[in-house]
Amino acid sequence: MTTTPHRTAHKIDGKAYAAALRETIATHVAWLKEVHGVTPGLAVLLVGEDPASQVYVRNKGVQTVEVGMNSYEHKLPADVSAADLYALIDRLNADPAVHGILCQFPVPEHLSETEIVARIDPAKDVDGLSVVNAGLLASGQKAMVSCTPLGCLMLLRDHLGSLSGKSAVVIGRSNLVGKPVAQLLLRDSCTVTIAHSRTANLEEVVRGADIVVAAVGRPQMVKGSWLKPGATVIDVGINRIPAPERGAGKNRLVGDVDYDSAAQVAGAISPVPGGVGPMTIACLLANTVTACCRSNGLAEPEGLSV
Ligand SMILES: Nc1nc(=O)c2c([nH]1)NC[C@@H]1CN(c3ccc(C(=O)N[C@@H](CCC(=O)O)C(=O)O)cc3)C=[N+]21
Repeated sequence: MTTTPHRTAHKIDGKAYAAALRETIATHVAWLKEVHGVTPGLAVLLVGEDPASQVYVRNKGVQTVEVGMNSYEHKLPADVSAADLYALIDRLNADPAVHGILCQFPVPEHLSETEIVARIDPAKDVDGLSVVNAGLLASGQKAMVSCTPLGCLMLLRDHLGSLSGKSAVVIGRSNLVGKPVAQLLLRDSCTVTIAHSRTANLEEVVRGADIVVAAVGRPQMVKGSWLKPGATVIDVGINRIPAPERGAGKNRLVGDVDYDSAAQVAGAISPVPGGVGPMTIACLLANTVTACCRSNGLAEPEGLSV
């Protein structure tokens, strides 16, 4: 009798890690309330009625309250003027009960994401998107780090321990994910390559990597045949593709990695859903606690930042 050689990668359970992180956060929030009389507060701005954004914002609000923090949701009409939006941000910047401010993207065409981010006090920029925070991170100083990159780093460190000396390829160069992930990997002494849609010989570049972070926004683009055997793969993609097998007009969520083929080659891989997505929201809460401690001159809890 012969057995077919078969191996399957370890599944990196972001959902479970995020749940544990929220427990830690809840403990710190309780301590902040009891010992210091402060409750961390997160303001989330939603412009317009994009259905996916509405779901994310609702999840953020529920989880914020679950860990004991205050949630302030501001829903604005799709045609809100920049002036009105900035006036709200100015009020939140000045409000001592608000420690974190996030404007859900994308916003309607007539508004500028860059200008919105620039309006938010860098100390309250829990998305880590401001030039101040990007610059602090790039120069190795204490920053607010974008939630998705923070979540990726926590999962990688949890799985691999030290990242020192490993070769890492980040596919994607966005300000929200690709660039800050690359900075964090570099800070942990990885040898980092940032690849993107114009990279020549992308497959070959990926095949050299011990760590692959896929954040390109192309459904199931990275195939198992591209990977170095045993590589650790973090899939940041959130793509909705048609799923007629679930019924007419139904969708399903897939990452930027072709999970089934990748799992035959990788040593470990984060799934979509249940990987980086839940970590993103947990890290938003973590950043809000961190921002609250910094603004009150309190020691920062360990385990909430990297
Ligand atoms: N200013 C801003 N900051 C953001 O961080 C931001 C944003 N705008 N706009 C949209 C993207 C997307 N994003 C996600 C958060 C959680 C999940 C998440 O929890 N996903 C679940 C599944 C959710 C589902 O089933 O739809 C999972 O992967 O398991 C996904 C995506 C944050 N974003």
